[in-house]
Amino acid sequence: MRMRKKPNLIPRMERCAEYLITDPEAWRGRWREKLSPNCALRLELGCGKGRFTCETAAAEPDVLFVAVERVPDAMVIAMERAKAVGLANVFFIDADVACLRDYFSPDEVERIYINFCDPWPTNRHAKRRLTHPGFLELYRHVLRDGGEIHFKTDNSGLFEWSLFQFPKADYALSEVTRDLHGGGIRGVMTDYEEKFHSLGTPINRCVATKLHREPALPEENATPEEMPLL
Ligand SMILES: C[S@@+](CC[C@H](N)C(=O)[O-])C[C@H]1O[C@@H](n2cnc3c(N)ncnc32)[C@H](O)[C@@H]1O
Repeated sequence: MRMRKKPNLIPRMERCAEYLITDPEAWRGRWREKLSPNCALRLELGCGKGRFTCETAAAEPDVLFVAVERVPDAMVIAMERAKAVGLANVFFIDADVACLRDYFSPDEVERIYINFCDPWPTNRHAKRRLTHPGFLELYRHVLRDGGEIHFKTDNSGLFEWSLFQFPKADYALSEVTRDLHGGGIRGVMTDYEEKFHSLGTPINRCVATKLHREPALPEENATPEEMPLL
């Protein structure tokens, strides 16, 4: 369910309109025109208020970042942060992650960040978890082979469940830790991460790398209609 929009949302959005992509379908397959032809393209899914997005983009000006967030009241804060420091390599899409294939073409993306996504603890809502098998298949369409998902969460139940899902969807796990900051702060923190870390909650992190899948071979007795196009 969408939050009710704050009354001053529209003028705030307009003041940083250069960061908002209102026609993401039009950029499908040509995002790099926004920065440089051979730049890496990374997505952040559910960027919230954008501390991680903006600090990461500032640290890597040659990388193009596109952040997707379905709550505009949070996303406008991220856009304001980008404008405040004049970032030229980050853009925002106000949309549901489920639409990703409409906005990015196959193999277009090098890396996806999923930071502190909602855990949706009941089985009834499991499909909404951004690491649900349905979403992991969706990401496979836009990630190139060898592309990575960088996943962080405070929720150990969600983390253990996700560690089980990634290999089933043909991703290889690496850099698995259940206490990312145990030896001191590592990497750029998100807004949620800072809050949980300050409360003493350990942060879980892993990297899931998309493995190549051979196209399925036709079954021996398959009729021509059942045979996949190779
Ligand atoms: C718990 S917050 C974390 C925000 C930020 N990543 C952080 O770590 O500070 C999760 C964010 O993901 C967004 N979100 C959840 N599911 C989404 C979806 N399907 N499409 C787009 N955004 C989504 C929510 O609106 C929310 O802003």
